[in-house]
Amino acid sequence: MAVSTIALYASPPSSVCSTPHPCQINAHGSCDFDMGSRSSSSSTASTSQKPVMGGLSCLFSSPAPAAVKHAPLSGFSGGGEDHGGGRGDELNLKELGSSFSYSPSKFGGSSWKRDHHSPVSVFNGPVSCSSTVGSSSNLRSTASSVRIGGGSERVGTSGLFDGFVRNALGSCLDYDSASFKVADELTFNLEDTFMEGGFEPYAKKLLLGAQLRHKIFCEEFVIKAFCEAEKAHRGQVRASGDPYLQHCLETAVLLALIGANSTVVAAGLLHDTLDDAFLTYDYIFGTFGAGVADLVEGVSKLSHLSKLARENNTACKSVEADRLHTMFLAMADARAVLIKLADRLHNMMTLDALPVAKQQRFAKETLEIFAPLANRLGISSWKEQLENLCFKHLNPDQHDELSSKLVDSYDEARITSAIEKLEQALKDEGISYHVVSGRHKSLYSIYCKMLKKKLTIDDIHDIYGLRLIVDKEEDCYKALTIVHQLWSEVPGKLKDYIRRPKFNGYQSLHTVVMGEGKVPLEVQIRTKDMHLQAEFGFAAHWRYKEDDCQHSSFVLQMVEWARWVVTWQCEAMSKDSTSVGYGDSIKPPCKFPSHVDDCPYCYKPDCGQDGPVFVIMIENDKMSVQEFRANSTVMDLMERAGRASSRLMTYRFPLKEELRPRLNHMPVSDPNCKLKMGDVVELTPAIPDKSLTEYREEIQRMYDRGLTVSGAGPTASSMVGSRS
Ligand SMILES: Nc1nc2c(ncn2[C@@H]2O[C@H](COP(=O)(O)OP(=O)(O)OP(=O)(O)O)[C@@H](O)[C@H]2O)c(=O)[nH]1
Ligand SMILES: Nc1ncnc2c1ncn2[C@@H]1O[C@H](COP(=O)(O)OP(=O)(O)OP(=O)(O)O)[C@@H](O)[C@H]1O
Repeated sequence: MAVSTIALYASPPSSVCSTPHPCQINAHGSCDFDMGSRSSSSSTASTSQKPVMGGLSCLFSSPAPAAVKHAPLSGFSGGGEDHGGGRGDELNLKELGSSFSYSPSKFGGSSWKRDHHSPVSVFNGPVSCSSTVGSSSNLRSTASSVRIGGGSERVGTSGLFDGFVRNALGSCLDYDSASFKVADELTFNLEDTFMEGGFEPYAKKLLLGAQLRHKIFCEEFVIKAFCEAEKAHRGQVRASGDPYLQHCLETAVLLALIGANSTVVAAGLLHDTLDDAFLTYDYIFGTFGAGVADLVEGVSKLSHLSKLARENNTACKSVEADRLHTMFLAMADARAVLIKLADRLHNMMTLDALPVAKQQRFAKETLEIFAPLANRLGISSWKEQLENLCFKHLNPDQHDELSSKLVDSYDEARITSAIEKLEQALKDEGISYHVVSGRHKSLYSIYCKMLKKKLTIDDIHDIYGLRLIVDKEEDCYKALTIVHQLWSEVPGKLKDYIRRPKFNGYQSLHTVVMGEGKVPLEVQIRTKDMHLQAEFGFAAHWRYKEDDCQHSSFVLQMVEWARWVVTWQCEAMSKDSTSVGYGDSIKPPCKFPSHVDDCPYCYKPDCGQDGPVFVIMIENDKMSVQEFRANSTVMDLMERAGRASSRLMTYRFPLKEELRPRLNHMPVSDPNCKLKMGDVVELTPAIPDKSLTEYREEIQRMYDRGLTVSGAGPTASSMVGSRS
């Protein structure tokens, strides 16, 4: 099956509701409506307003998907007290504004409606929607609709990536159409729930708005999570005055739109309830099951580490930032990272309500930590949106200047029509292909390229880009001829990385042609084997974007695995992945979420258990990210701290005995306990610092005196005597 993709949606994807509703979906896929009561401090039940549920079923254009494996729902009605809003974590941004009328930059990932697309494109560019050949107006999500592997096909030299794709896409499908229900068909009565819960009308409106944007919000399990979040955050408002619940919902919507399943979406709704609403892990566990509880806990830990790093400006040091990226991915289920990214993306979208200094702090941390994480996970659309938003806050002048230069030249129709033209020509010539994708370079990516290569905007030739994936190497060259027949070639821009691969093994044909309106168009042509190398292998795009800096095999393996987890959890949710024909029989190679020791798909099977451990060390209120060998202990950390201390030099006796280590906020009873990825170790002096210093000075004096006494005999005695 041949497929074309473009980084925009020409029509709403099938799972996104398309019918107008009391709340209007705005041009950006978010929801504009009068919030009604914004005084979210009131918890009075509003029963006068009936929820607008009738007819929701007609809002979904797609047939129902197949079976949802829900976590247990027992205990739903318990707990969920009306907690106040005393949140401590800055990340929760009580002060943030509403995203409902958010109008992101026109450029880059956030600029066009891209609902429910795949975040990890095995065969696409970053974000895409697509059409089957010959009907490209009928756009649909397709990244995985290319037949991969198929048993006999082996990929690259090892077949490793073939296996990855097959296993990743064919597994973990717990989004199933048969059990999908629209809200008015729910087995529990939503109206009763709203009444019993004493919901504010705004909560109902929020839910309805989400249901219009994605059908997953009509699932019972997700609605229950919404209700729980509503109860937990009732009365909490953000700086803008918007209800805090809105942030939770928007985070969940972002996750739903990239195809996350109901467990992840529910955890997205509840992601702040541990820290900010005083729900307990046990309560979430009992109500929603371990899947959701573990994710919420994972997000909470990531939030704490992120806050620590932000307060200490840790990420400005590139080595420590790199360790943080690795730590975040290694310590938590990759899906928790996904939720944290969605949380941060929504916070960045609504940053305007914060004071400028805070905006900058968040933007800086986002650029240093979260955008690279999105890059590593292959979620290009989020990465682009995060980067563009950071760019806007950190370099507003450059941002405005560049966007004003580009505002007229951005034209999505140009990419669509170039794809159609190329597809038609390939068909006419009988060249089979897998996918044609297109993308518009993001504003921040253009800016970075200009800076890095000292170019002007006119020197950037890949603002518009097409990528063609074919089956065989010889077809790459045939397709290149066709491209050059369709559009005139820009001299000197042809690169044959197939015959002369890059040092990292990257293979592809690149050419630049003058497209429609005499605008340069970069075209990349490669086989699917080459493409898999370019996405997941040594030449992976995330590494290319990190300037191919040297990573340990541990990091490579870990990123690789995290990418596949995300692929399973999101891409496989899209209906197209089932149309690929991978049956339920294909299971992931290992137990989720990590490789087993002998997993044949492990990036480097021998490095799995021996990878380094990254630990946060807090000493004298300063945080650092330390790297230790596998199996290191708290004592190793204390010894390192002692060695690094200048006080040790002064006082000549080991400091470590004076340090009281706390591991993840608990006193350490056994210093030989092993360190784990993401552990936080605080080293505090046994007695307050000031008295400790005095105490040390006193000891030092005694020590010095003692030495003199013992070494000097009577003279010394008389000296001591004469002093007294
Ligand atoms: N995944 C991956 N993609 C690469 C790699 N090298 C190049 N690319 C892709 O190829 C595009 C252009 O690469 P080149 O043709 O070598 O261009 P260049 O000489 O670096 O600079 P420009 O022509 O200005 O883009 C990049 O924008 C990437 O999309 C790589 O190592 N891995
Ligand atoms: N010609 C193209 N067609 C389709 N997708 C592309 C094309 N070139 C790059 N991409 C994809 O677009 C996404 C964003 O890439 P981005 O524009 O930031 O960098 P790049 O073009 O790959 O690299 P550079 O900025 O160094 O030229 C990546 O997922 C990349 O693989």
